[in-house]
Amino acid sequence: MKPPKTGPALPISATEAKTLFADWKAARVLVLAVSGGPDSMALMWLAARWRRAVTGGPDLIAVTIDHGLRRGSAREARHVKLLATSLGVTHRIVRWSGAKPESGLPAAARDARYRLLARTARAHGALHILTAHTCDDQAETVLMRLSRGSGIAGLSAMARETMRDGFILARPFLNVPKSRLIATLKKAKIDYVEDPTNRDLNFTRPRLRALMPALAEEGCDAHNLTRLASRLARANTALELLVDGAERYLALQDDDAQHPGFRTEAFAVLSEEIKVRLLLRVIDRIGCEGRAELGKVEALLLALESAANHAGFGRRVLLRRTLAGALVTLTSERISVEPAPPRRRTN
Ligand SMILES: Nc1ncnc2c1ncn2[C@@H]1O[C@H](COP(=O)(O)OP(=O)(O)OP(=O)(O)O)[C@@H](O)[C@H]1O
Repeated sequence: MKPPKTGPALPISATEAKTLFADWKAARVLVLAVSGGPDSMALMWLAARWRRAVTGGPDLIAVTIDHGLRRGSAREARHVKLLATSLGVTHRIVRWSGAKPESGLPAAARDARYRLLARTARAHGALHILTAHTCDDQAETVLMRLSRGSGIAGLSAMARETMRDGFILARPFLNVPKSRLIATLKKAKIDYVEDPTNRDLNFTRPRLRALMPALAEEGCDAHNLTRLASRLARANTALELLVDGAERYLALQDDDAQHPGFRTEAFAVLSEEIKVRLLLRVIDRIGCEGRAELGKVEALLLALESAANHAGFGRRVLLRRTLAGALVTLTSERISVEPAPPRRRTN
C-alpha cells in the first residue's frame, strides 16, 4: 500500500520547540553541535529562540568542528559564527588537527568530532551535547544496521539521550523530519550549507539515502523505520531487565561467585537470547578489546552448547575460547571468564 500523500512541511513553532527542549531546561550549560548544515543551523536558531523565552534556562555554546577535509570548511565555520553572533549565542570553532587516515575517514572524523566536542563541553562546564539528528538520520541508521545484520540492540538505533565519554549526547529532533527543519530555516530566512559528501555515493550512508524515495513508495519510509527503532528499543530495555534478573539468579546459584562466570547447569536452562546477552556482558566486562561482536558471541554460545552436550562429570575442560580479550573456559560445572593472556608476537 502506498503511504498517503502529505502536505508541505510546517516550520517548528515556538510552542513545539519548548516541548522539544524541555528535558534540558534545568541544565547549566548546553553545547550545541553545529556543522553549518540545515539540521544543526535549525538547532541553533530554535534553541536560541527557546532560550530567550525561558527564565533561568541554560547558557548555550555552539561548537563547530572544522575537520579541515574540504576546501571552504573554514568559511562554513565562519558562516555559523555569523548566525550565532546575531542570535547572541557564544560560538567556538575547533579544528581537527590530527593526522587523517587513508581509509575509514568518515569514522575517524566522527570520532575526532565527538572527542573535540567533549573537550569543549568540559572546558565550558557542560554535561550535555545536543546534536541535530533527525528522524531521517534515524531511518538511515536503521537501514545501515539492517544491511549489516544487526540484532535488536543495533536496530534500536539512536536513543534520545546516550552517555558518551562522561557526557550526555542529546538528540531533541530524533522524531522531527528534516523537511520541517528546512521549512523552519526558510521561514526565518536563514542560509545553510549542504555538505557535498552527503551526496558522495562512494560512502554507504549516501547510497542508502538515495534508496529512500523508492523504499518510501513501498511504505518503508522514515516514519515506519523510526517506529521500528523505537519498538525495538522498548523490547531491548525489557530484555536487559530480564538479563539483570538472570544475572542475579545465576550469582545466587554459584558458589564461586567471586570469579566471573556461571554454573553450567543453571546457565543451560535460560533462553538463547538471555544466554547471548549474559555472555556479551561478562565478556565486555572482563575482556579489554572493546565490545564483542554479536555474531561471534552467538558462535561461542553454539560451541559451548555443543561441548556441554558431550560432557561427562568433573572439572575436565570441555572448551576453551578467547573472544574480545576474554578467555572463556567450560567445564561441566562452570563457564568461567577471565582476562585472556597476552597474545604471542608473531615476528
Ligand atoms: N563539523 C561539525 N561540527 C559540529 N557538529 C557537527 C559537525 N558535523 C556534524 N555535527 C553534529 O552531528 C549531527 C549529525 O551529523 P552527521 O549526520 O553528519 O553525523 P554522522 O557522521 O552521521 O555521525 P553521527 O550520526 O553518529 O553523529 C549534526 O546534526 C550536528 O549536530
